[in-house]
Amino acid sequence: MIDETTPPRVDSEVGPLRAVLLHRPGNELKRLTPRNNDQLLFDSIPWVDRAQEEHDAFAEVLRGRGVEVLLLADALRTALGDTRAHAAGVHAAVDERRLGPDLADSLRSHLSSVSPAVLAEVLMAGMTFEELPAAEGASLVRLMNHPNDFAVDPLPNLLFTRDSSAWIGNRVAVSSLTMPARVRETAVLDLIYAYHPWFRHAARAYGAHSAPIEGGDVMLLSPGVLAIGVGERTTAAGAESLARSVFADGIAHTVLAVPIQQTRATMHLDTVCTMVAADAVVMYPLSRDSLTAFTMRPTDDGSVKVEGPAPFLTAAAEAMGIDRLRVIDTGLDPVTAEREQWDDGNNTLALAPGVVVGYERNVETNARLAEAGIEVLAITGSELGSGRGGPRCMSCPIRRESI
Ligand SMILES: NC(=O)NCCC[C@H](N)C(=O)O
Repeated sequence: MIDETTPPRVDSEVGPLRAVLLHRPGNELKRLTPRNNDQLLFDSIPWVDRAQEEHDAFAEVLRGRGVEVLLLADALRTALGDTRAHAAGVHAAVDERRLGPDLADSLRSHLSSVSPAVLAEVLMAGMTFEELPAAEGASLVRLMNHPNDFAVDPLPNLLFTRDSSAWIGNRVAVSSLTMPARVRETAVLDLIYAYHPWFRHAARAYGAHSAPIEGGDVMLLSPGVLAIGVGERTTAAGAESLARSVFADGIAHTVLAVPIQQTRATMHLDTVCTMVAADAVVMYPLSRDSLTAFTMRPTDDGSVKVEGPAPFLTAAAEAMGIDRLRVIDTGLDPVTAEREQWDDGNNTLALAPGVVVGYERNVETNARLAEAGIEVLAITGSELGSGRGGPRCMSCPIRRESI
């Protein structure tokens, strides 16, 4: 049971984790084929049953450490129990530009009559033309599409709950996602945060989503200090908009914008760096030597002052008010480091200062963390990792204790 009486709040990356939003992979992963996996942002075709087992084990590790786990599908079904949410869910599922007016009308009227559970499944796993309700007459769109084409796209990347929303203090930022395969995730998270009873009173950061930001790029270095990766997913405009929003709400005093390489291997800041203690990160050595940061602070007249760039580690330590940020390197040698960075060795989820969850396959990185006194709770991720995301990507902290 989730304790819904304690309001959400997250001030850091490493404060003891108390509640988290996860998504147990479901039928949306069964939509992946060799023809669509690139477009749907998976590097191979996962074995779905095994991915679910791996995910269940991940959730159990968290529960075993006192973390309440809210599953996205449960939260969505609960939210869709509200008639306004149900109507908004139907609107989010039906894309008239794709279906044309006839098919869009008939799908709208069909979905309006289905249960919250069925609508939730359509929103997550999508629908093929073959699965559309039988309609009288022949729609041109139905005739001209292959039965296995998607009438409603599946959302296999819902698994990566980190990216679609992020809590900053007592506010939630629902992301504006960049890649076409993930854009509709915003509507799903919007429904959950607007209509699930736990979140109904939660204030929003960032407001109506405009310039792209993704939660994998947002890092709460310490209370009031954010780092935002700017690269393949989050744009400079997104970082500036989020900075303005958190300054205006008084939930941060410094935001670092950190340019990262625009490649798939480094799609988010948390693919090269995550925090493992209040003053320590695990970091890809190539990034350690090259990452820089622009520092943004609010001015008295309500605008934003930008300084830099400066080396990331220096700018971060200064903003956090500490002497230095300790760095634990990924891997052992450059080739191992590159392999383990690709396999999300940097993408750890902190359960408390000095306690992280990591993929077991990243043997060298985990050994280095252990040498540095960090406890690594190792999980299997052979199938989960096929979407290119690790424990941090697969979790959206909702409540952490202060450090
Ligand atoms: N924070 C993260 O790095 N998330 C991983 C997202 C993986 C997903 N397949 C994507 O390409 O968006």
